[in-house]
Amino acid sequence: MGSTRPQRLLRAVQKNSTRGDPQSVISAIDHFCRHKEWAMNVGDEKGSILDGVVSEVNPSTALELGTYCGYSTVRIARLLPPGSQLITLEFNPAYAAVAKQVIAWAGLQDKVQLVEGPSGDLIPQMKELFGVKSFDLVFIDHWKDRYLADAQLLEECGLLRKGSVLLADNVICPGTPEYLEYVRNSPRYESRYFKSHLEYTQAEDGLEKSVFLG
Ligand SMILES: O=c1[nH]cnc2c(O)c(F)c(-c3ccc(F)cc3)cc12
Ligand SMILES: [Mg+2]
Repeated sequence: MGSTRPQRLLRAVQKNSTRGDPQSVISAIDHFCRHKEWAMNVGDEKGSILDGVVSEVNPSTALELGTYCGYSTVRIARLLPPGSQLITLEFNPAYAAVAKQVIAWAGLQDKVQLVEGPSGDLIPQMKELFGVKSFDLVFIDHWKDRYLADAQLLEECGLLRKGSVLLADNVICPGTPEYLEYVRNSPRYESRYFKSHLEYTQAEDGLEKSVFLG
């Protein structure tokens, strides 16, 4: 049985970064994806925009939809204040298994709850599973066809409060037209586009930051 790309990414992390040093884990993944094998991490350019939003929001409770190998999980968790929590949902068990090890290697396992399963089923359980009142920040980076449904589900479950921030990856490539149309035209959101590039390429992509107005 040959290795998978996530497994090769994990091996590159263990070989080329320092255990307990999140920045070295981020650099090792970016190097692997730029010079060895492209992978669908948010990447360094959009990652810097993500860092800025995380620092600005300074969330006590954050949610990530789509963990993949844990790259953005590490980017977010490394910036969280003590006592705060990041919950990350991943549908694919093979991705979740690798992400768990990447997050542990970075030394951030105490700040992160990784939950395997479909976001549509898990979001309604957030209050009972983790005692979440509402999310200060949600990073949406899973499957483009779930962005709109999951944003509306978060609203319906009372998991957003006045000022909650949604930050969505890939709004241009692969693209999430329905989601964009919703957050840009709904009176319940103040939305702004951060133009950037598809990770590790020169293609256009960007992040959409949408503040829930309550
Ligand atoms: O499915 C995805 N989930 C989350 N993030 C993604 C991403 O950042 C991508 F670039 C891409 C992507 C994949 C292939 C391409 F040719 C372009 C973008 C996909 C995802
Ligand atoms: Mg993405």
